[in-house]
Amino acid sequence: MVQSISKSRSMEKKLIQEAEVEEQMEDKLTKKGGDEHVASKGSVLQSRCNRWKETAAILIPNLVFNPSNSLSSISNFLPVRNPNYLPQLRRLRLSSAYSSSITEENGHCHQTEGEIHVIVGPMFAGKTTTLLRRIKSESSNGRNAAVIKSSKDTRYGLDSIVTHDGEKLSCWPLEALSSFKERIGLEAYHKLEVIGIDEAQFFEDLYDFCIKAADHDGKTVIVAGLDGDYLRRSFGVLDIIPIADTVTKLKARCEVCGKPAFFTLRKTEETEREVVAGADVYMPVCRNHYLTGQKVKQAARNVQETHNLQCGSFL
Ligand SMILES: Nc1ncnc2c1ncn2[C@@H]1O[C@H](COP(=O)(O)OP(=O)(O)O)[C@@H](O)[C@H]1O
Ligand SMILES: Cc1cn([C@H]2C[C@H](O)[C@@H](COP(=O)(O)O)O2)c(=O)[nH]c1=O
Repeated sequence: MVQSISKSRSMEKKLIQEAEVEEQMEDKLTKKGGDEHVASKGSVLQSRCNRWKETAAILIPNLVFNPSNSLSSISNFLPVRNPNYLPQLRRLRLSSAYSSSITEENGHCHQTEGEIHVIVGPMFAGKTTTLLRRIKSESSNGRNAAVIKSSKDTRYGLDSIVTHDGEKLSCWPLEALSSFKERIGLEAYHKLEVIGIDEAQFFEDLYDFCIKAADHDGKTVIVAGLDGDYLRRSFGVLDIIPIADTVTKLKARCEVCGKPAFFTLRKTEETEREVVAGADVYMPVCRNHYLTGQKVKQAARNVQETHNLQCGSFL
């Protein structure tokens, strides 16, 4: 065991030395320019890629490699268990000059690794406020950002997200996330670094969109939405938790007692899952007042039914 670790270490060292020599060669080639540069750089990368794969297979026994064997698939390594090998894996990923998550600007390569951040909570918990602030802060840090919201939410006009306090930011109102690329245009999409999604519970293709945007296109995706509906059943956003980097559950203030509120009570009798509305129909409540609220609603229903029955028997 000890022997095999020290063998791995010395191979690892050799591999890094080789990579450094190749990086110097590549720098020289880059200075040449033209077709000669592209062809030579391609063959240097191909041979390096092959050697990475051979050596990695010995060094990291748990590593699984996509057999398609192309230069672009080097980033398809699955995670390894031994954390000592993580720096090595990082180098492997960085060496993939053709991976979709690497962009080249002014001659410099940038690794843009995708991220997914999820903000959930009941209504009035500050989800839109948090999303809006994160997007504004990303923009002021020079990152290219856009916000999408569900076109089902027509409460405050279509082309902006608006918090319950009236704070605003313009956005793309969409029926389905799959139409975003086409709506914004391919060039603009490629330039985007951060994508915010509000009212995410209304998008059926949320999972597919997020996984593609983060894993394949290297975007930072910030998603805000309800985790539960008025009956406290999962409301779609929970599907993306397994693919998220972070999950933040916010709380509101219970409108009955002022304690932290994690649930949304529907005050009206509508039973459809989706009813777009604000404080006229919904209120944030604590567990105790959610249960009381449901009981009060049930009692009111019983009274109504008895009343209807009595009225019916008089006719
Ligand atoms: N019961 C409540 N608890 C907490 N905030 C409330 C409540 N009623 C109204 N608000 C207001 O709503 C704001 C949050 O709005 P918003 O970010 O749009 O929430 P969300 O997107 O989660 O519905 C709070 O800053 C607060 O001023
Ligand atoms: C609980 C619940 C809510 N909705 C709707 C009501 C609003 O239009 C949005 C939530 O907006 P917010 O930004 O979180 O305030 O969702 C619904 O359709 N069904 C429900 O059960």
